[in-house]
Amino acid sequence: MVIIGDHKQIVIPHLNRTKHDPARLSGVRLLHTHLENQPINDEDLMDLIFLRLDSIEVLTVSAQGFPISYSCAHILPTGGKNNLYEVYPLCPWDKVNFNPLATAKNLEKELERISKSASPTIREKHALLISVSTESKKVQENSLKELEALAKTAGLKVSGYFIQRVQKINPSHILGKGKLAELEIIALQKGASILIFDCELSPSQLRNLTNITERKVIDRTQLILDIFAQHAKSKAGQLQVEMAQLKYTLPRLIKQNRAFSRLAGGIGGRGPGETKLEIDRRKIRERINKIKKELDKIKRQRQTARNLRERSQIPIVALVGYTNVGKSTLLNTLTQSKVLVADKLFATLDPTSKRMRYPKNKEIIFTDTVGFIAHLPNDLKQAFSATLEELRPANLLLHVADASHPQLENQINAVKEILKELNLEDKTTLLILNKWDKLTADQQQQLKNKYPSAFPTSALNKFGLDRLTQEILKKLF
Ligand SMILES: Nc1nc2c(ncn2[C@@H]2O[C@H](COP(=O)(O)OP(=O)(O)OP(=O)(O)O)[C@@H](O)[C@H]2O)c(=O)[nH]1
Ligand SMILES: [Mg+2]
Repeated sequence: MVIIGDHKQIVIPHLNRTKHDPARLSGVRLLHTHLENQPINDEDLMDLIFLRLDSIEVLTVSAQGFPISYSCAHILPTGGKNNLYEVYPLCPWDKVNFNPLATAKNLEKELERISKSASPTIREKHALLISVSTESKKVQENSLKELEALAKTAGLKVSGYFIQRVQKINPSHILGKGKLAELEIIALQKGASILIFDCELSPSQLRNLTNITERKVIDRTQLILDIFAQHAKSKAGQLQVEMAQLKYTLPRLIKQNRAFSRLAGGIGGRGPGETKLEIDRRKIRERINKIKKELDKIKRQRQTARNLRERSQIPIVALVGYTNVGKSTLLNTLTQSKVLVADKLFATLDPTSKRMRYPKNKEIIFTDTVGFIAHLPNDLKQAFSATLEELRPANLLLHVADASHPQLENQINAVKEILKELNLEDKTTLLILNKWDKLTADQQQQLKNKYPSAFPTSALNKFGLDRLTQEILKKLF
């Protein structure tokens, strides 16, 4: 293909690639002219990397249009941080000794060796997790661990990490160009087709990043929305998720829909569906309004159900807590029922209530609900306000925590924070240290000292449940 530009720029059209494999070069060589006797510059190198070119080549020409000298560059598949590419110096054009085809072939072989066995279709699900933050490395690492659990829950495979501590987040691209180039090479080496940023990307950041890289760019919020979309079972749950997704995507719709069509495939685009994603903003707004009305209706119905329950005077105990701590398992053991339990984040989205009869004709309603997570996306918080309304009439909250989780304290604090936001912090609350069976005797002792009033339990082997039940009955009757 020949592209003609002017002295200032050439516009490279969207190349219809034959090779879409994230771990391979594009199969395209770009040979272009420099009007002055300038070697390969930074802009050329950025094109080399972000277009995954086999090589970028420069021919400098005289004022009369005759060739003078030649230079070229290619990426270094195994290069480290400061060694992303090999650049050959200018040399007279008739003395060139560079074999682009053979070089590309060797680079491909090297890439094949690094990314090993995974097939391109499997690589479509490979993600690189990226943390760019002013926080310490330790904090970033812990947050990435949670992001990894989220990614796995969403059905992705994590092929690598990229942690960058910065003084200030780059407002337009999150990272500077040089760092983005480094990131792109790592993604190439790891064969990652998805870049997941451990933060919320602003609409313009998302747009800018999507314009630079061919890889799919998503953020933590989108990932969580995606999981919610996968797990939503009830009509209300599905509507709530769709609403949050539409609200999130609305400002992120862009003119050419280029980034958008990319977002629409698979992860990050589940729920509203590709066809719906292509309808314009007006239609999305209409849809949001329609959902709002339906949700209001559901809210009223739930209110009626709640009123009935309240009138029945049966006390309500609500299980709250971080996601995956064992709330549903505990509900099941306490009430001998079979609510879905899974080693996944956000397995439960819909509130479930179970009635339990105790001796002396005492009855309790237990309510299980959606798990919490630190930095819960705002749109999701709003969307799930109806679900969280279920917590309001509760007479007692069981704050369930995973005692075996390395982030126990942070998770407890995150839950307290959210309860405060929901104005529920004044409710009588029992702290439950669940998964007690996973701890050593030493660890158990330490936690007993740290949380003297907490209730150690194991929802799996029923340890501590009698004592907990006694306490619940004492608090309620
Ligand atoms: N070892 C051990 N595992 C437990 C215990 N309680 C729950 N689990 C496991 O923890 C995982 C999560 O349990 P769930 O009951 O689904 O947790 P949840 O809090 O309802 O999670 P979400 O609904 O996703 O927020 C499952 O694999 C359970 O088998 C426990 O006391 N000990
Ligand atoms: Mg659950």
